Amino acid sequence: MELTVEGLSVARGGMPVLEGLTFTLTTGNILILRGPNGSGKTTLLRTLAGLQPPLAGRIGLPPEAIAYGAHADGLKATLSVAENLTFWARVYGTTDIEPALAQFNLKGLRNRAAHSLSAGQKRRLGLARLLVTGRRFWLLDEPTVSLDQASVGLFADAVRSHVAGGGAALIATHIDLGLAAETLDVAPFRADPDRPTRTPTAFDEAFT
Ligand SMILES: Nc1ncnc2c1ncn2[C@@H]1O[C@H](COP(=O)(O)OP(=O)(O)OP(=O)(O)O)[C@@H](O)[C@H]1O
Repeated sequence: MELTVEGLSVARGGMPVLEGLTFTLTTGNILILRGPNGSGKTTLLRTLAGLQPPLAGRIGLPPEAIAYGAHADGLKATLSVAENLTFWARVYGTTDIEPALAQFNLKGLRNRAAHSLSAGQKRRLGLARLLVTGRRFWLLDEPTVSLDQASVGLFADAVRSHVAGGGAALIATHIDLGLAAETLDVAPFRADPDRPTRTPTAFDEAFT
């Protein structure tokens, strides 16, 4: 299975952000997205995840194959750590949350309400959700924000083992994760900001 992107153009708030992107990500591989602040990495990931339509081009992978890890952790505040994972496991039709708890060192926190976790613990729980999705393609936006060095290591290990098991990962990050990966710098694909699009792409922001 592969994610193929051909001639993709994406917009945010009615303004074109990136144009003419073409790349392929095959299972068993990691692609790191680089680019300065505001260059369009989040906009690209949102588009690939099916949260907004592209301006132009083709995305060759159904959104159902994708697990999207956004900036926000997306936790249910009043549910415990284990209940959060069980909730998402049911949504995605999987059952076993133990590997996800173990991978992100959450076993000792399993009965704690999500709202009572520290920022880094919340982020670990947000990332643990990836493991219960059962989805092959992980699209991750700055996944290591708030993580200490040990937790960054746990995350990198999770990505390595996901990819070794036939998954793939596309990760926007400003730090070196120590992963064997290709890099895609989006900077050369920046669109002309003076050429507004007429496609209404801002309407769906309230729902994502
Ligand atoms: N909600 C929004 N409405 C309108 N424009 C937005 C919105 N969010 C981001 N933008 C603009 O879209 C452009 C691309 O932003 P995007 O978040 O995709 O960049 P990024 O590469 O992910 O940045 P960062 O490294 O800071 O996370 C920027 O010019 C930004 O100001």
